[in-house]
Amino acid sequence: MTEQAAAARPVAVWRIFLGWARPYRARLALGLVLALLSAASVLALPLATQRLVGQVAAGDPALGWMLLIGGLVVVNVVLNAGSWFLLDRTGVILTRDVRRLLASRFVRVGIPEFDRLRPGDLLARATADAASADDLAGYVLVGLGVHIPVIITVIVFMAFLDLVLLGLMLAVVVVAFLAFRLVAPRIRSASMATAEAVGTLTADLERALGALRTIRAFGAEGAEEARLHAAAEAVRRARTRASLWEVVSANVTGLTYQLALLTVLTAGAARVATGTIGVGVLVAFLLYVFYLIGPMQNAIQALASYQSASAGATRIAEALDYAAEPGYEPPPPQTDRSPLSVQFDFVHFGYAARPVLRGLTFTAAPGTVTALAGASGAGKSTVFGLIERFYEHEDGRILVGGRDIRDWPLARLRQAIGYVEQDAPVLAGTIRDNLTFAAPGATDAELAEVLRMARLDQFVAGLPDGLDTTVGHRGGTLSGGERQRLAIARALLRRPRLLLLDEATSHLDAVNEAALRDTVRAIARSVTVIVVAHRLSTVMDADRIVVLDRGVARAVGTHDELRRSDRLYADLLSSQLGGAAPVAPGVPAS
Ligand SMILES: Nc1ncnc2c1ncn2[C@@H]1O[C@H](COP(=O)(O)OP(=O)(O)OP(=O)(O)O)[C@@H](O)[C@H]1O
Repeated sequence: MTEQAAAARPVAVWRIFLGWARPYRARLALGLVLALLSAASVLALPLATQRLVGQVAAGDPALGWMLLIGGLVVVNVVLNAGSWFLLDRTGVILTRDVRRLLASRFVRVGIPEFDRLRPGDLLARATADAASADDLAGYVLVGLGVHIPVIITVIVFMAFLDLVLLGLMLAVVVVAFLAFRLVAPRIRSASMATAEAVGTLTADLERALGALRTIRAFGAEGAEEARLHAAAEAVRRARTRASLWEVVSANVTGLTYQLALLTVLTAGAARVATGTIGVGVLVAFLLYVFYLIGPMQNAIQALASYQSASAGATRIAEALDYAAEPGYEPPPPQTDRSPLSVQFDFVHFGYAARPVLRGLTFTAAPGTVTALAGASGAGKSTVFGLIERFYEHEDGRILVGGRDIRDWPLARLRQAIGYVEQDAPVLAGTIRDNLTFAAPGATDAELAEVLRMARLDQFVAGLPDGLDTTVGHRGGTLSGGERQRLAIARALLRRPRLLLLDEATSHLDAVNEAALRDTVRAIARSVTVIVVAHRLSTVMDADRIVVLDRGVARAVGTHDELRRSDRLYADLLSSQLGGAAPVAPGVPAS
């Protein structure tokens, strides 16, 4: 959402906040009532003081009034502390809830939506922006919910004391309020710009820290540093603009205070001199001016805080609107373990209208190994993205286990699939965490079994902390091959019915590659395996190889068949293994 859109929708911001606050409305209401009672106890003070002054002036005993005033002060402090604590605590709880809502949305956001987002900006929304819930519950709610009623009450009391003094004072206050109305939108748009700039800074930090080794290797520290410095400068600029307008607003309030006091003092003294009002009335009126100024400053401050909190709330609301995947009920445990077939029938798909698959057709029979081959960018990984339903195909049909992929409950579909991504992502944490995050109930015996299958058992046995060894950010302390084998072990732990390996062997040495090929062969008896491999050496013994070219399957067959009959396959083979492969005359050219 743009700054302007945010600025245009203050009512929407309140609606958002009240939605978050709904479960805590009793607490918030109690906090407000305590704050109101505390304010009321203060308001009684000038009247009591007026009486006390009267008693003392008349030489009458004043102990009762003194005790009453002391009591009111104590009551005020206790009520004030109670409401402060309650509202603060509720603000902290609300912030937690908002962070939870965001976290839930972020882990379920649709992959096409996620492709266009910047993870760092999401971090800023869940940290800095989420704190706006606290501000709205604290400053803003008290500022508006308590101070405005107090201001109205004080004005009513003042009206009883002297209407002329009140009229003069209100004239000053109205001018101040009109001035604030000019400043408020500027605070709001500067706050929105600050929040956006913090989002960009966090995104840039995430980008740099996520690729620190590459940055060092390419000597790009200077360029990245400049980018981060510029992002920090953009935050400074936006924040300075916001704080400038906040200062203007605070000083308008301060000036109003001085002017109001001077006006009341001067006009009040004149009215006392002419005998229109008594000294007691002037003293009481002046005390009310003092009591009015605090709430007025707070109310104006609250309006200013509201402007910045609404920027945060708007960004949170925007994030909560990111398209999520459809309802994701955790599925019951999988009982059917039979291998699943996969069938693509004239499947069309493109990213943002850029066609990638243009009528792809192939079949992977249950319990077989099917390899996808083809040049870089041919759409091999995209096939996996469609089987996992990260993206929806546009035309044609995809059947998994004979059932249209769109008829599968999403969670059940994914439960049946083991997926090893191209970059074999490993999460920060221990080896055990990485294995069990998708299979929390797995026993040590099951872990040992999948580690053995992925040829990682000896490596883990040699680590000082074994399964409990930490692997660093994105598994940075592991080798590429170890990361891939860990990802394979993790996929196997789910006991999938369909295993998708995206270039899963590209980082392995010859010995481990051969060993893993045997493992894949062995598990393919009970699991359907589809493997994407650039290195054709890893898929030579696949049951079927599908050669992808410009979005279609140009040829399907075994290694021996394709080697002889398909020019593109033969070209790929010769470029990888060296030496031209024999191709029968008359086969289609690549
Ligand atoms: N998330 C995405 N958004 C937009 N375009 C994408 C996205 N992912 C891939 N592409 C594009 O789609 C095409 C196919 O990509 P894909 O990753 O499926 O190819 P591939 O055959 O697996 O390539 P490689 O063997 O190099 O991994 C490429 O041109 C790529 O640039």
